[in-house]
Amino acid sequence: MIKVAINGYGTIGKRVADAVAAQPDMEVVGVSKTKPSAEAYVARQRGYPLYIAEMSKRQAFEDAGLEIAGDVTDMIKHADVVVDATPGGIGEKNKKLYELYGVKAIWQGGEDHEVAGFSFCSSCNYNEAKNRQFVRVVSCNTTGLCRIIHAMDERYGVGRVRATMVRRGSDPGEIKKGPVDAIVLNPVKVPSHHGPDVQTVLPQIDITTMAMIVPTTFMHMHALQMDLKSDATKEEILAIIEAHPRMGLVRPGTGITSTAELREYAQDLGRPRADLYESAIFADSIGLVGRELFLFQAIHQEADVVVENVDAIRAMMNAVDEAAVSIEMTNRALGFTAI
Ligand SMILES: NC(=O)C1=CN([C@@H]2O[C@H](COP(=O)(O)OP(=O)(O)OC[C@H]3O[C@@H](n4cnc5c(N)ncnc54)[C@H](O)[C@@H]3O)[C@@H](O)[C@H]2O)C=CC1
Ligand SMILES: O=C(OP(=O)(O)O)[C@H](O)COP(=O)(O)O
Repeated sequence: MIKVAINGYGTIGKRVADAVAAQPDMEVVGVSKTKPSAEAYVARQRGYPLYIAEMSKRQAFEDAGLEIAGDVTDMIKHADVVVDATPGGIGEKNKKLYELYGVKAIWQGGEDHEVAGFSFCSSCNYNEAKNRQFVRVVSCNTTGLCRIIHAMDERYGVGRVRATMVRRGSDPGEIKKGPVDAIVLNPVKVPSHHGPDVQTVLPQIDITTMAMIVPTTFMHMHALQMDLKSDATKEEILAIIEAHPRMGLVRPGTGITSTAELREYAQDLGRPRADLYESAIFADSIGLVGRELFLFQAIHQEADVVVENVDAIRAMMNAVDEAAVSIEMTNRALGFTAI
């Protein structure tokens, strides 16, 4: 069994913990929190040993009736791999600790590429992650971009890519972030970080991205354009997406034209926390003008990177040789097939 610790049990960390616990070849050896919270009670209910970032907070946890197994240093001593899901910028500060104890570590998209020197997307560069000590799973939006661009590049070759990301303002449980009544250009300047970030995984792709933030909480929406290098048909592209384990089609028959209806659909499908691990590509939006491909895809920010973390663990441990096999194991353990 691969022993996995989750440093930072928040939006991403709690999902990664549950996804790891569901795998037949992995176990959760601990999760960490900075202060008592609802999530800490959930960790206890799930049976995950709870560690704390600072021992000075021990009393606060004990007062809340939360038993502590030790501090983060104690936790990583039990782990083969640490998934660092602390807020962007904090993870980098933990690197020294991982180096000191010689433990493997995975960072999230809120950190810069340089923290690990290698950025990961399961269906693009699984083999290159093998045996690495440090890997960074790219952000939710970048993961969504990499999946579709790589699939099109493998089949047709991809020239120029242009994409606009309409991003959710905050996660559903976050009360401190906005906007409440604005469309925020984030950033105003072109490109947004997503294009250069895609190039950390797919360096050959000529991509420029723009991004804004809107007052919603569930999912980002991408308007994507790419030049294919050979002729394609809509039917072929639909078939490629349908066969992909991490991309799904929003079919016209569902009548779904929005993120709100997608959330309802995910809930009705019985997905835990309404999580859509796959990119949701609107079948009707797929259009070709000559060799120029257009589409809309919705990306569930809290979920798509979760399954990528699980595959990254297997690659770094060299536990499963082929990406397709790890992806299938991850998906099966979570009981999901793409919509
Ligand atoms: N929320 C999202 O939509 C996505 C987030 N990411 C990335 O994932 C990372 C984590 O983001 P979220 O889960 O949203 O953050 P979050 O704020 O929901 O969770 C972070 C957790 O880390 C804990 N924490 C803070 N400082 C810590 C420390 N020094 N030691 C241990 N734990 C500490 C916090 O208590 C919290 O439980 C960031 O890099 C972010 O950019 C990536 C894709 C999507
Ligand atoms: O990684 C994300 O988005 P991003 O790909 O736009 O950076 C997540 O949605 C987290 O974004 P946040 O930094 O707005 O919380």
